[in-house]
Amino acid sequence: MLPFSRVAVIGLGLIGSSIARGVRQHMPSVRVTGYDADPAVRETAVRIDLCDDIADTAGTAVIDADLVVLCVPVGAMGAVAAEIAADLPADAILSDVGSCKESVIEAVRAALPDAVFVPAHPVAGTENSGPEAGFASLFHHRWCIITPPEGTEPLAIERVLEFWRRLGAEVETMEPAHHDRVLAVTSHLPHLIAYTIVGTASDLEEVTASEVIKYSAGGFRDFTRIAASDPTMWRDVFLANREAVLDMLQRFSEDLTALQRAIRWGKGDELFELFSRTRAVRRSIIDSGQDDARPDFGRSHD
Ligand SMILES: NC(=O)c1ccc[n+]([C@@H]2O[C@H](COP(=O)([O-])OP(=O)(O)OC[C@H]3O[C@@H](n4cnc5c(N)ncnc54)[C@H](O)[C@@H]3O)[C@@H](O)[C@H]2O)c1
Ligand SMILES: O=C(O)C(=O)C[C@]1(C(=O)O)C=C[C@@H](O)C=C1
Repeated sequence: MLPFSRVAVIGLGLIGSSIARGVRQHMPSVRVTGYDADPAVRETAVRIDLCDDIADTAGTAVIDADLVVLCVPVGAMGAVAAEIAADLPADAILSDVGSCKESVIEAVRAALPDAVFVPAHPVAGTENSGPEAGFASLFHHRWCIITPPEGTEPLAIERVLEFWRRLGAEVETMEPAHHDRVLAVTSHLPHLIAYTIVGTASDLEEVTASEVIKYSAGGFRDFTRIAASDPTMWRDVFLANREAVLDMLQRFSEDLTALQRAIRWGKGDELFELFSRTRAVRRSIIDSGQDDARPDFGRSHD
């Protein structure tokens, strides 16, 4: 049996539009209503026939939904929760897709203390944003982490887990604080490093901008993909997951200083030992089947 029959998606960017497409592909009898604060996004959503209905307000989008998924930047979750407060049906399940969980839970709880809230985070994405960037297979074989606050009804959790399984994801539950620490090192810190290195290269006086573009064939090019990710989304993530990110950044800086010393003092064996360990990490990721969902890695879109 399908876990839901009327889904409202608030925020129709990369993730919201991928959910809408995924529902249409994998649960075609489910009605999808969408809403986005940006009128141009709503227009695009109508033009590309993303949902069964595009509402003019967040309230009308949720009025008869049995699942509402908030797909807006994490800094906007609290405001959107407040916007739907008067119209959210009492028996609807509320969820979200935010990249960090503790701050989102706090903001949503403050606006909707009585809602059945099952927070979720699909660990899948690309550097692109907007309604046309999404694709139905984005979540296939990728993790979706559910972080239900203590006391959440088990049936509500199970329905959200089943929703994500049907979108093709592997599911896992985790404590919100633990989620935020894990993602700080696996996702947030890598983005911070990419933003830094691309910024540093483009600031170097002795290397011209055209040289940076011309010779960005290997490592640097991979960093530029990550550093092209949405500025609003990532500003919000770093501000919302501040403590965990600062903690991981401290550890990273210490390790970087150790590497700096190894290079300065010609300690080749230390470099070799680290690079061998990191190569093994890459190989275990490939072996675990968590390969890349992005289109340029050869996986088909819809
Ligand atoms: N991009 C990724 O790789 C990725 C992966 C997993 C989770 N996430 C999370 O998903 C959420 C959405 O990210 P995205 O990549 O889809 O971003 P996006 O920029 O593609 O889309 C966000 C959409 O939300 C809309 N929006 C902003 N404020 C709003 C409001 N108050 N009311 C209604 N609509 C509003 C914007 O107009 C935009 O269309 C974020 O919380 C992000 O942390 C992103
Ligand atoms: O592949 C990418 O482009 C991503 O950045 C996806 C990515 C990640 O860091 O893994 C980004 C943010 C999310 O919250 C989840 C997934």
